Amino acid sequence: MKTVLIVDDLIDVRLSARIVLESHGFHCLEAQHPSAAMTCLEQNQIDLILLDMNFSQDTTSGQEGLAFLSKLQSLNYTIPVIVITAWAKIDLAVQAMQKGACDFIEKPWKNARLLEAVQGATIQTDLLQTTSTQSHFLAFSAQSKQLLEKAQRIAKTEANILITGENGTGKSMLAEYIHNESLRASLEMISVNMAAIPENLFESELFGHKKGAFTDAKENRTGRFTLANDSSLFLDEVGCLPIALQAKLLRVLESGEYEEVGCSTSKRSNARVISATNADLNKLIEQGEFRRDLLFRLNTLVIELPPLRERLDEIAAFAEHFIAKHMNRYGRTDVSLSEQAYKKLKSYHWPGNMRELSHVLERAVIMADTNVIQAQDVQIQPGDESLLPLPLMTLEQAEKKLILKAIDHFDGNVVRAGEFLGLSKSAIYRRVDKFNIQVKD
Ligand SMILES: Nc1ncnc2c1ncn2[C@@H]1O[C@H](COP(=O)(O)OP(=O)(O)OP(=O)(O)O)[C@@H](O)[C@H]1O
Repeated sequence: MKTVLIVDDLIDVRLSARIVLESHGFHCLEAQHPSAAMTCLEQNQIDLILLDMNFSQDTTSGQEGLAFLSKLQSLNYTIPVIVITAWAKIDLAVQAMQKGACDFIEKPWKNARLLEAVQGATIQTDLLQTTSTQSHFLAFSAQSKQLLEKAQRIAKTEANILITGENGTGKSMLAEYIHNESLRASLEMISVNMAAIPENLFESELFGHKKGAFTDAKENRTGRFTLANDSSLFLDEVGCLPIALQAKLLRVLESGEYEEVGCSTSKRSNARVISATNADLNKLIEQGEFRRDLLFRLNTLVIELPPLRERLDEIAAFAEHFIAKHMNRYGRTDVSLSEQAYKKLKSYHWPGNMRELSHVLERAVIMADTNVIQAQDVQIQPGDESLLPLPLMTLEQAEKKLILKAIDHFDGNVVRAGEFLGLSKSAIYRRVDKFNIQVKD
């Protein structure tokens, strides 16, 4: 059943909308003002918002409604909003649509028009959701296909999963894939990005709070563990969880038990945790910033997403995928990649991984003068390896690695490796001896 949030300051308006919608199978919640609507959104799963544009403070300009739409956008809410107002003016309708409203109805409305708008908007979001889940995690190489099969297999278990990988390698997308392949797929996965939560709000974000628990707790708040009960909880950037709170996370993972802030009775959550990190958690453990016992709870199963520079065999297929996606978005057709542009993509080290590839190709699709993307449309600096992540090592260790790599590259020919490195025959052999490098006769 779809839930509609009706936001209007007049009780009789809310009531009449409610009667029509509930008699056609919708569940309705009401809010008298945008701030109450915000709280309601935080605590409930809302499928559609019916929004009055004018409230008691300012009855004609529609500014309060517009401000609410802006707030929804800034908080990345994608819930469809239908705007209602007695002062329907075309410019206000346009402004509301620009701020993300999907439809507009006049007050007093005809019930048939209200129903048509609400049903239309919910069907539209269902369609969008289906297409977006279909366009999920792609795998082209044998190695990536194997990884995806592994993800599919472990999705069916109840084990906690840790996904590791650099920024932009597709960790969030894989988490969503795992949830959709799991036995919990009929419920929505709840996500929380640990890097985006201010330190003093972590506990309330994860476990919820009671009204009055602290100065800003003006209303009750439902935590993510409650929302994710019987579903999956995606903890993105889990390495950012402050050490002081790690014990509480550990407890809920071990026993399912937790308390809301300001409440002494324990609650239980049966959430399955999928977490992701781009940090080296073992290093954080050594530095005393992450609990080892928590890592053991999170990493029952681990999936490592390799950086794009180690999957260059897939770049052509991913480039095609992203070009098609952006072509669609910008209304272009038949855009392809020139040989030189493709070479440029292949010779780059992609520190931002898939996200960067997608952005670079989005820009190229927009910028290309013809239907063929040329090398100059691909705005990257190939050869700039200065950002390439290198493990910390001594000069001597680096020297040994470079010599090994060169010898391997020249199929064991030590002299040619030496020439390449700018070393004389005797100098390279001295180092081969020093580092005890085994060479073929
Ligand atoms: N296997 C894939 N198939 C299709 N698209 C992908 C794939 N992997 C990544 N992408 C694309 O790359 C973008 C970045 O992916 P995602 O946000 O999942 O990465 P992430 O590792 O979670 O990043 P961060 O560490 O910054 O949170 C996505 O918007 C998606 O378009």
